[in-house]
Amino acid sequence: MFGFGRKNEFPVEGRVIVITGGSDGMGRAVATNLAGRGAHVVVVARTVSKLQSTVEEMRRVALNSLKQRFFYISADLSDAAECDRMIAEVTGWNYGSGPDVVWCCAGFCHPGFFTEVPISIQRQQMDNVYWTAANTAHATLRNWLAPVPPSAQMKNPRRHLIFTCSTLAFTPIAGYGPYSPAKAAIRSLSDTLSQEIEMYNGAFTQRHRNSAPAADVKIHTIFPMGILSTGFDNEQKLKPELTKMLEDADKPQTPEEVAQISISALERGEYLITTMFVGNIMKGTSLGPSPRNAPIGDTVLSWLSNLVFLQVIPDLRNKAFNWGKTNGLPNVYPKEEDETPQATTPPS
Ligand SMILES: NC(=O)C1=CN([C@@H]2O[C@H](COP(=O)(O)OP(=O)(O)OC[C@H]3O[C@@H](n4cnc5c(N)ncnc54)[C@H](OP(=O)(O)O)[C@@H]3O)[C@@H](O)[C@H]2O)C=CC1
Ligand SMILES: CCCCCCCCCCCCCCCC(=O)[C@@H](N)CO
Repeated sequence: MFGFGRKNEFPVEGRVIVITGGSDGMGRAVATNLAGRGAHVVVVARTVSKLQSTVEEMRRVALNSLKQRFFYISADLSDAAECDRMIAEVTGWNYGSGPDVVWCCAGFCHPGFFTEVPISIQRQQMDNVYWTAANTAHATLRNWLAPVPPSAQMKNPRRHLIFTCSTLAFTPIAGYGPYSPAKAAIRSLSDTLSQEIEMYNGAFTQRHRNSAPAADVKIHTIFPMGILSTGFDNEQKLKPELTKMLEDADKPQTPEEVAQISISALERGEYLITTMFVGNIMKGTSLGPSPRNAPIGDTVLSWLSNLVFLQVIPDLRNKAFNWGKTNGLPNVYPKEEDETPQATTPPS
């Protein structure tokens, strides 16, 4: 699974794992996969009925149903206070210790051309995509990095904070303006934290001092392509035809596939994780200053990807230009929510 003779960098059996957005799509598939590997799982989202059905499913597939514990918390994670409450509740449920792994999957996409989507919806995208992740990270890291006495400083297993991004953080596609910037912001936060966390990990190596965190922490970010989920069905209804054409190279994966591939990559200890070949090429052209999974492999990947993208970048722009040339302007939607819808031809 993680290569012959190599250590599993992501052991989950008997560990306490929180999954935000764990009631549907990829998050639910991650939750049931980890339940099948013996983890204690807490799923967090807003709608109670979907959370309850996920807990039932986890009980059904659990590796050791007598020992494993499952829990759900209903919370709107775009609210920072709700994230603090969520981490406090998990800590209470886990007999006073914080969780071992927190995996942020919450979020959904509202596609559309930038000028046609009301600004209020674009702010909601930032709230539900970026802030659900940043608030969760903030609450989690404040719990994990608080100094504890030497008796509470664990020798090993590391803790893991995992973000779920999108390959759209690597490559622009017209029609994702309300969404991609929020995912790009998650990538930037992940890169910043992956550096900042080293200070705390350094302090942890001095763990017999009075002030050290309870354990080492590792950051990871997953970059899926399309995922066949409830969220995907909703976004397809809003998606411009041009966008569907530009992302034609994407062959959406099932939530279960994405969960399995992501977990295998975590077991290999990867940092920026893609789930298929085209996603890997998109990552390669955009590696920038992010930490590499493998110095030589990633460098060769970035050289090849940069060559491929010499053709891909103008190709995407040409397709957009030709779309306009053939079809003219898209449907004109009201520019502000409080304006009455405008007809394309105003009455005389
Ligand atoms: N589907 C796709 O094609 C792709 C998706 N992604 C990303 O992967 C992740 C999973 O997507 P997908 O599988 O489509 O998920 P779904 O849309 O199927 O499910 C989203 C989950 O997030 C929860 N959620 C949404 N908003 C909030 C909120 N404010 N607070 C708490 N929970 C919330 C939902 O529950 P509830 O509504 O009850 O709160 C649900 O559990 C997302 O971050 C998405 O952006 C990345 C690439 C492609
Ligand atoms: C050989 C290399 C060629 C590269 C060509 C570039 C093709 C672009 C494909 C865009 C795919 C977008 C997937 C993410 C979707 C997403 O995040 C939303 N569905 C959100 O839910």
